[in-house]
Amino acid sequence: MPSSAARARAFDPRRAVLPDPETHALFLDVDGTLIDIAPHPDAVRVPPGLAGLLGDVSARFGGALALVSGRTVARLDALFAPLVLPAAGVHGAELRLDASGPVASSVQPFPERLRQGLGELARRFDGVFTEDKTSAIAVHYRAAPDAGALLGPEIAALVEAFGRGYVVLPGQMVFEVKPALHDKGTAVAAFLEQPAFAGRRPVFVGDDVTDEAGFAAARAHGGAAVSVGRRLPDVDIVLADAGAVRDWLAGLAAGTAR
Ligand SMILES: O=P(O)(O)OC[C@H]1O[C@H](O[C@H]2O[C@H](CO)[C@@H](O)[C@H](O)[C@H]2O)[C@H](O)[C@@H](O)[C@@H]1O
Repeated sequence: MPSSAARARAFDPRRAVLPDPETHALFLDVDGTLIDIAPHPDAVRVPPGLAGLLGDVSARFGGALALVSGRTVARLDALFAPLVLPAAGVHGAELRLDASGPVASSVQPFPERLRQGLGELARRFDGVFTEDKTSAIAVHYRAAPDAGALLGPEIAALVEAFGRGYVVLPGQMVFEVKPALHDKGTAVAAFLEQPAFAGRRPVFVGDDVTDEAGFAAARAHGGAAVSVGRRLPDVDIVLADAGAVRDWLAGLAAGTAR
């Protein structure tokens, strides 16, 4: 736990990229933030040494580091194996609050009627495909960028016709249809009640509209928001790209970024 003197130190957004390991908690988005964007979700490459680096930073922050992603926790584990971290998957629908604990999902399986509708819609466009994450479905159009303008309203209409409990979240060349109840902000709030995270100032790092709920939660808890690649609304600091995030983490692990 942070000392009371350290906790009382005023938070300075200019230092947001240099968080004190004793008083801060880190929440890291994955695609576009820790790893570079690839043409297909299965084509991403985790740079050599990144998993070890995350483990080192986590240890330095007393375990107060979590991955907060739109991917499933199982997929995150596969990407960063053998590292296992506290993690939120599918935009907060899956939660592993403690690295040694189970993955909890309070969400029902995705409604079949909506799944079928999204599948049929995706098949109408060359290069568009669905990614089934059990509790959410992502409709990817990176290989068919022009399809986005048509897909967006059609997906919104399908979700509205379904009528309850689901929302469309636009992301990086993707429309995510997910339960309305959870987002990256609810995930941050849940982590901040855990012993490893409680009393710390959260710093949320992300690159996308889907991270904005995480930014808002971090700021609402007295912390900071860091966007990657572009300035998203209400962030304190912008880092240039995922490479800059990895450099920043290396500084935190080495203890030179204080
Ligand atoms: O919340 P994140 O960790 O940033 O995950 C967001 C989504 O990432 C993946 O899709 C995105 O990255 C792919 C690989 O770079 C890219 O091909 C795709 O266009 C992006 O949308 C993942 O497939 C989704 O499930 C995540 O929700």
